[in-house]
Amino acid sequence: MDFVDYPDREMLAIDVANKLAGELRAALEHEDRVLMAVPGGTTPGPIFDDLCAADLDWSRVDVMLSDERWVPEDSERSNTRLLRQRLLVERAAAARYLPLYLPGDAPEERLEELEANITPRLPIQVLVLGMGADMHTASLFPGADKLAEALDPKAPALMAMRAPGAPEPRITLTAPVLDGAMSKHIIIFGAEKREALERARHLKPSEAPVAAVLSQAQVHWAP
Ligand SMILES: O=C1O[C@H](COP(=O)(O)O)[C@@H](O)[C@H](O)[C@H]1O
Repeated sequence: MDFVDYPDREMLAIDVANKLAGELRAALEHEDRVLMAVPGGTTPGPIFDDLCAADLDWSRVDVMLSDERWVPEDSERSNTRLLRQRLLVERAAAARYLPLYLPGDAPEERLEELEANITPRLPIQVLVLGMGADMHTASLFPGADKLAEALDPKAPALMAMRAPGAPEPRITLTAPVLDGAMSKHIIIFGAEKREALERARHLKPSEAPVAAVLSQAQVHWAP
């Protein structure tokens, strides 16, 4: 794991957006299409604000979330909503979005369809993840009902997940798919998450799910 320390969140956003754009451009030089997966939540918005204006061939980029909350797109809790408002705009509006939510009462109802759309596009070339102070990443939460299955090297690409720390059902990319990404960036803000990440380095993924994706990841931190 490589740790990059920034003086503030704005500097982090500019630098990470530049790095992601560079990685996408480089991958587009030898691939017809490139897959980038990004997190939802409160952290990535400023990176999206910079990345959406990057000068690259977005029409050959597929964008998906690392995980989604099972709520309609117009909900304040929807990660898709964040993506549509702050990443899939300006130049990046030309990207193709691969959804992790379709209308339905529970993720299990639409899981097969969603997975059929994602699996042929794997592996992920460029991955960005967030992390909660509880050491969850994507929707791999400590104590989640299917965490052990999602950490299994033979896990399917996508799984439904429910966890005490998550107010709604989730759908998430599983550990082998996340860990298998060609380039991995983890974005964290604040002292509490920095301490949590330090703890996670010495714990098993079953206790600290983010530990499943730390190898060869670049962690970007700002106060
Ligand atoms: O619920 C989620 O949480 C994590 C971390 O979110 P943050 O608000 O603490 O940045 C996020 O990475 C994930 O995509 C999201 O669904």
